Amino acid sequence: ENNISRYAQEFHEVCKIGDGEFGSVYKCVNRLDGCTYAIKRSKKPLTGSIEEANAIREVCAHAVLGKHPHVVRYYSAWAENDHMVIQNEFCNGGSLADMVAELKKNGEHFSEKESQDVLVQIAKGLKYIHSQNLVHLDIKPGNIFVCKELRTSTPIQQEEFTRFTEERIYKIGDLGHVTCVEDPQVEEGDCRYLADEVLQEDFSQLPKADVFALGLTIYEIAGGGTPPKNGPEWHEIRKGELPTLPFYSNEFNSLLKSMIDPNPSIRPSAAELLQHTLLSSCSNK
Ligand SMILES: Cn1cc(CCO)c2c3c(c(-c4ccccc4Cl)cc21)C(=O)NC3=O
Repeated sequence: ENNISRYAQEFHEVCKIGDGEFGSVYKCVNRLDGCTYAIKRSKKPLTGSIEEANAIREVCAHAVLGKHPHVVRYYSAWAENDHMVIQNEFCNGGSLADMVAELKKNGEHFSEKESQDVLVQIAKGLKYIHSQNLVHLDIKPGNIFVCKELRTSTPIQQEEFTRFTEERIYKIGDLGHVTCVEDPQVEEGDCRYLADEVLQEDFSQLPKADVFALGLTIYEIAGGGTPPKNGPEWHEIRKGELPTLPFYSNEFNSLLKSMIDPNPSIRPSAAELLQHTLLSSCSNK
């Protein structure tokens, strides 16, 4: 194959925004359309390897999932000079994990209202993914990206200046573990958010494993702390034991408990979450 890099030709690399065993993510500006993108470059996986299967799954999932306000948008993917490249929508507000870390520094966490807003937005994204007979399987704060937009609020009376409100839109990203509900090729996601039935290789209700992971994700941003990776606390949670969040309402606490119920059938589906009275006020925005 030719050695000209499409990446170098078509994009101006602004800075690195992520690093991991998966590869590196850069904030880039497309030289032609002037728009900013998040581009992940990773070593081309060995033909026939699990990594290759994941890379193909990721791109196919993005292609199938097309455009949804709560799923990170995909633009293109290509192979070059022994690298895999995927060009996605750039979310300018970091990840939920970054926001939690920032708040934790000042001993703060998301308010109940903010947590409800995240829950509704991500439940909408999950409802869409599940409606396409797909499951994400790696829902966690680090895979939920934030788009911050400044909205001009219509001034009531003609003030001498326009008021701005910052609106946050949350989007599900990193589709590297996505698989179809029918013949699932399950690549387990982060074990801190992993439902026990998936660990036991029961793949009969995978959409409910996404709901489980979303429950622990909201618990974490609400101040519940990072879920354990293993040990007795990990098993406590899988028995449905979740310490009550002191600053949150009883309804919200019991909603989170239902999302992590040991029995996947008891957990609400993404669609049922959006019907929940507690959330209905902000879910039909
Ligand atoms: C580490 N990291 C930081 C960001 C920016 C947040 O302000 C980011 C993004 C993505 C991704 C990403 C995840 C998985 C696969 C491909 C990409 Cl581009 C990773 C990202 C992505 O798809 N869109 C992003 O904004």
